[in-house]
Amino acid sequence: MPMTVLNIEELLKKEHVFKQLSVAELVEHAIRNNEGVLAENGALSVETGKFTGRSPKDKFIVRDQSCETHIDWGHVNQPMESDKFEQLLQKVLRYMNEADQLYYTEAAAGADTHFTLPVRVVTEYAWHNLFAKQLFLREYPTVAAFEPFTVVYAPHFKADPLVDGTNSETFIAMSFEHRIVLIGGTEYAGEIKKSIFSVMNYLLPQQDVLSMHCSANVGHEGDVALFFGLSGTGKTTLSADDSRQLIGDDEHGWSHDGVFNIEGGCYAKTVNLSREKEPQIFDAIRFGTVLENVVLDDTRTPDYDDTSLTENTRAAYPITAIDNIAIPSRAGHPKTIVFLTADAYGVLPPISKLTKEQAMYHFLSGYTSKLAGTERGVTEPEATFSTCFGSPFLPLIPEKYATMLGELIDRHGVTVYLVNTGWTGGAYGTGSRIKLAYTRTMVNAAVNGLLADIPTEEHPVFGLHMPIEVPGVPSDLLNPVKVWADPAVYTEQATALAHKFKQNFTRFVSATDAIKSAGPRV
Ligand SMILES: Nc1ncnc2c1ncn2[C@@H]1O[C@H](COP(=O)(O)OP(=O)(O)O)[C@@H](O)[C@H]1O
Ligand SMILES: C=C(OP(=O)(O)O)C(=O)O
Ligand SMILES: [Mn+2]
Repeated sequence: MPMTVLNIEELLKKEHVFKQLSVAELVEHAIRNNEGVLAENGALSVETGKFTGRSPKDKFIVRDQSCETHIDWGHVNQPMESDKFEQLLQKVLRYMNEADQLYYTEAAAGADTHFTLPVRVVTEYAWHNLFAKQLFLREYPTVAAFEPFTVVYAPHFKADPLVDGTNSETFIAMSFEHRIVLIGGTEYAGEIKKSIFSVMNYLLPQQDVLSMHCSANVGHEGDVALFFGLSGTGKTTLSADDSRQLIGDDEHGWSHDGVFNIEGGCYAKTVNLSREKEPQIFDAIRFGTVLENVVLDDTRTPDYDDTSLTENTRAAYPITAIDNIAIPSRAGHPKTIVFLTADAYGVLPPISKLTKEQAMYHFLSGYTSKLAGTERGVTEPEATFSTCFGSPFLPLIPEKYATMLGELIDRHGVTVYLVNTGWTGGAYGTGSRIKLAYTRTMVNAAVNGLLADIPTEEHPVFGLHMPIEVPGVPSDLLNPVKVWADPAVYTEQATALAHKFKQNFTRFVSATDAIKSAGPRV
């Protein structure tokens, strides 16, 4: 006899589903279920086990008629066939039907009501529900631009790759036809927010809204700044600034009316966090915050320097935990855009101004670097190129987002800077990371228009325009060759990196000649 087919609506009617619990109730449940403990600062502290970061190789988009011809299929957007998805969904729903308890929350993504996606989240863990409550917008729209999406999260359910068409026991599978994101085999909560971001990166461009992996803030005069960058480059850190209202730390839309946050909360890295260097983030960590993989000492005080569980320790809190924020999370058109890169080769200048073509070149390139390892003495970093500074989250071809950004930059006369928040004076291992205080000073100078009239010198290899002075920053720091002990070694390193840029850019065959020649000259 065939097993009865379950659907989400039936599952939600079951008695073991706790619906729409408050933050306090979810914290209580998480503790009662032994999912985590309270830290001294009031945050809920949890560990995520094997996965302490996203698992891009386990991410799939269901290939159905509605999306088949639109998606940029490949390593990032791996197809899953509809029948496999439906089979996996059944298994997960049956598994969840048997669980002791489930949690359900209604939320939303997209702070501009013209472009809001209703989001429903069903989880096995109370703390995953708390995470969703903190990261998404709280108000569930009754009338909305898009049909609701439901995230179904079963961390302990394991897929069978041979039967389910997955790569491993872990999966993040999204279906535009069923409007479902199915997550299993991992406990890392970041998958919840980044999968809905991927969904928005598919939906928003259809409404002529650019979706962007960037943070955003706004100054006293309504001057909006966007900070694009890959993980670890400083989006969250640099957008939290007492002198400017925070709009959001990671995901935004840019419509004909201006920019808006996609989320309602922030997801900050807490490695080496201190009140002295990052006061806004430090103080946002309190009751209601979820701390992921942060080690607590005997008094349950977080030890942010302890990376024994992972380097990727995190805090998830609602944006309202930050003092100076824009309410609602919206503002006008950007005046300044900053591309953040953490260059571990010590090559790129700490700040440079980009021409329109250079902006397009660097947006398509999406360069940053990964450190070879976390052990001491490892000196070989690895160049990473992630197009549009967010390749893992983009269902459409990169040129779609790049073209939209180029048009918006033109239309609104936006000034674009490239900021290296990484190394200087040598590569990782010999040089040192550019001091956060200097980066903040340079970024503030840029967004406040103070660099507009300062003369620049041109970088001999990258052709970038480096300001010769920035008030409050030692001038020698501004031109990297001056910080390196041996200029010849610097030039060698710069040339080697330039070749990596060139090599990577060969994939953008359709870019105009002007954009192609805005890259490094080697
Ligand atoms: N010069 C710098 N600029 C920005 N961040 C820096 C700098 N030096 C060190 N950092 C650290 O790098 C990390 C940047 O991470 P984060 O802001 O969370 O990046 P993202 O949000 O882009 O993933 C933080 O831990 C921050 O303290
Ligand atoms: C949550 C993430 O974002 P970021 O590191 O950019 O803050 C992530 O990439 O998993
Ligand atoms: Mn971030």
